[in-house]
Amino acid sequence: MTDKAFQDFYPDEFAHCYGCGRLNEAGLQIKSYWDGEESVCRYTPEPFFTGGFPGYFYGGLISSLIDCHSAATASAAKLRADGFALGEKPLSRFVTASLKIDFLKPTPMGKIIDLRSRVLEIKSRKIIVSTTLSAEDEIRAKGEAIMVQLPENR
Ligand SMILES: CCCCCCCC(=O)SCCNC(=O)CCNC(=O)[C@H](O)C(C)(C)COP(=O)(O)OP(=O)(O)OC[C@H]1O[C@@H](n2cnc3c(N)ncnc32)[C@H](O)[C@@H]1OP(=O)(O)O
Repeated sequence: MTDKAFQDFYPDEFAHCYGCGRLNEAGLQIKSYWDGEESVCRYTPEPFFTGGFPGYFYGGLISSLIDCHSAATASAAKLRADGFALGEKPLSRFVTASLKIDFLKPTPMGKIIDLRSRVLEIKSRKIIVSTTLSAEDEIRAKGEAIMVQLPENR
């Protein structure tokens, strides 16, 4: 067991992503964890991440949160599928090949954002991840991401 997040196990060379890189000081530095078969991430938007009308969260950043949490989930799911626990070996890096977002309801600012992901499919280098983004116990957006594992030489 570890209380470290998936992103804490990215090798340094893959730890600079704006959304999830622990080495990007100006980035969001989101943190993702297992909760049984699901992965979870909690994030509270900074007040300046306002969307098209006051008091609501910017959709582009909603997409970023779903994207980066999905990428981390794919990496952790691959490790788990290969029979390893977090920390037993470095995580492989997955990048986004495709990302579809449905914005279901406006997302309020100043509230904790809950992201929950499930792996729908693992096929060789490709992992499909489904994610919900909730605030105040209501699902505000859903995403489906196709994540592809980078070859070792990239
Ligand atoms: C280096 C660290 C970067 C950190 C990034 C952090 C997370 C991000 O924000 S990623 C940024 C945005 N994403 C990118 O820049 C990725 C750019 N794209 C690429 O590099 C390539 O297209 C890449 C790696 C995704 C796929 O290329 P390649 O390795 O040639 O994959 P390929 O062998 O063709 O396909 C593998 C599987 O993925 C599927 N796939 C690939 N692209 C897509 C797509 N756009 N839509 C649906 N499926 C796709 C293929 O159909 C194939 O599936 P299957 O095995 O079932 O036939």
